[in-house]
Amino acid sequence: MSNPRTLFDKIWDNHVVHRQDDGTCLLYIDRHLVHEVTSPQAFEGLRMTGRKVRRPENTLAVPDHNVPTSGRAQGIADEESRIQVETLSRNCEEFGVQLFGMNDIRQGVVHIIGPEQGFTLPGMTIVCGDSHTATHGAFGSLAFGIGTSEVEHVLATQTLIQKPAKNMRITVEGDLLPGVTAKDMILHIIGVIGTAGGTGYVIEYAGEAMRKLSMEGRMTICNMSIEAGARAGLIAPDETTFEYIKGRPLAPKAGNWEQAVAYWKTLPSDAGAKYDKEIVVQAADIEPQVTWGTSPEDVVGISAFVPAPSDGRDANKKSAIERSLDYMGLKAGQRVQDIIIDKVFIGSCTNGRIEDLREVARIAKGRKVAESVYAMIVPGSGLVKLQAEEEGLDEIFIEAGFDWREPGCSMCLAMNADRLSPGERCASTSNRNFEGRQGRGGRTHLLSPAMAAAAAIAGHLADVRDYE
Ligand SMILES: CC(C)[C@H](C(=O)O)[C@@H](O)C(=O)O
Ligand code: SF4
Repeated sequence: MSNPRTLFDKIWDNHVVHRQDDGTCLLYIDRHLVHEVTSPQAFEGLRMTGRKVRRPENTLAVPDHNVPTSGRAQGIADEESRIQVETLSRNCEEFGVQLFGMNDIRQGVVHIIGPEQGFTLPGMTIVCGDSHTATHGAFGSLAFGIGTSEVEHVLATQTLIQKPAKNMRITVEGDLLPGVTAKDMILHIIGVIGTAGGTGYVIEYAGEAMRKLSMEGRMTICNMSIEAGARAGLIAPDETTFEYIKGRPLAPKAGNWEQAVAYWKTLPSDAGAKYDKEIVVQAADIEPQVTWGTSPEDVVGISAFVPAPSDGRDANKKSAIERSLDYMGLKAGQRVQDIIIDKVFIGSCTNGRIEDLREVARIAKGRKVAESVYAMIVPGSGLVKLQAEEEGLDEIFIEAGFDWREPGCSMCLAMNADRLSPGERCASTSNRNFEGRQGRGGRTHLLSPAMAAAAAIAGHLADVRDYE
């Protein structure tokens, strides 16, 4: 009998092309996703050295960060954004890479469209020049973000040089309480292990509460692994995974399907597989979460209070809390639910999927966005938008006073026209609350889609359980 292996070990071993004595490996890459921000110099590098894209059929490109979320017929007003999006189109045409252009119904945030198309499959190695590539780990695929020079390497060779990671398992035991979602789980986990807690590790998420999540929820969890410092996140594939993939445009068909599923079933970690680190969290300890500071680990339950610098575990953290409070315009000891908001952003690769929008609609139905709040909903892709409209969710949103927009990254990072003004405060379903992330001087509170909907209605951070 060979040694019991983890899901990570199995995928890794299956993709090693060459192993150096120090353990560094050349890995075969099954899928490469490309967006407009990190690809221009990579294509330029190929052009300058006269190389081609090695496997264009395994490469898929989409503009997402710089696209406008309204008035697309008029093109892109901002020149820098327009040039990036046009450059991607030109590069894809020249190198024979499939592109879902800005006006294609399949366009959307890169990490939403991969799974949606069945491009993301279990057991694969998947890369993209983007840190939230971790999202795809929800399918039991090894997915990580890479830099632009690595994008060029993968385009040219379909391989990547990587050092092996350590294995961490985070188990969430028991059932979630009412009103608690995947977003609350991952925010809570980051609060427990910290933004450096996953450094050097690939995190495999396990336990009853994880197994019960839909694929959408699992993607939300894996998406934010990077915010815990991890190289990637993983969840073992199971019936929920197969059910989600079946019938998608690029999924294995007919005879190949049974063969693929049979292989995917061999992937989950073997009994007795060794992890370098184990963390166990009780689902019952998690209440709806919200961040108060400028790091995703600055998170508390919605019934809590804003911490004081003296709550910091060491001098560094104490001064970080002080700086955060200052930037965020908050007072130590203030009730989190008393924090008044100006804007709400619902969308991003963390929470821009159909299930997220259904959650928002469930809370928003028959209610109104507070008069003092501007609330926008940006679906993760054109197909998510279409499905939401087929389900009549758009009518609920518009009726409630939400702005219903076109798909893209939008105010997750404010590379397009959607942004906060200095001092504005936003309840956001995205994944980063760094200073200036949603616009210079803007203040971000991360939370779940249902919590964002509740905040939009209340005009301040609110407990979704009061709105169920
Ligand atoms: C622009 C891109 C390189 C960046 C990333 O790598 O994550 C962005 O998607 C983000 O979320 O900050
Ligand atoms: S939605 Fe946000 S986190 Fe996701 S890829 Fe776009 S900018 Fe990055």
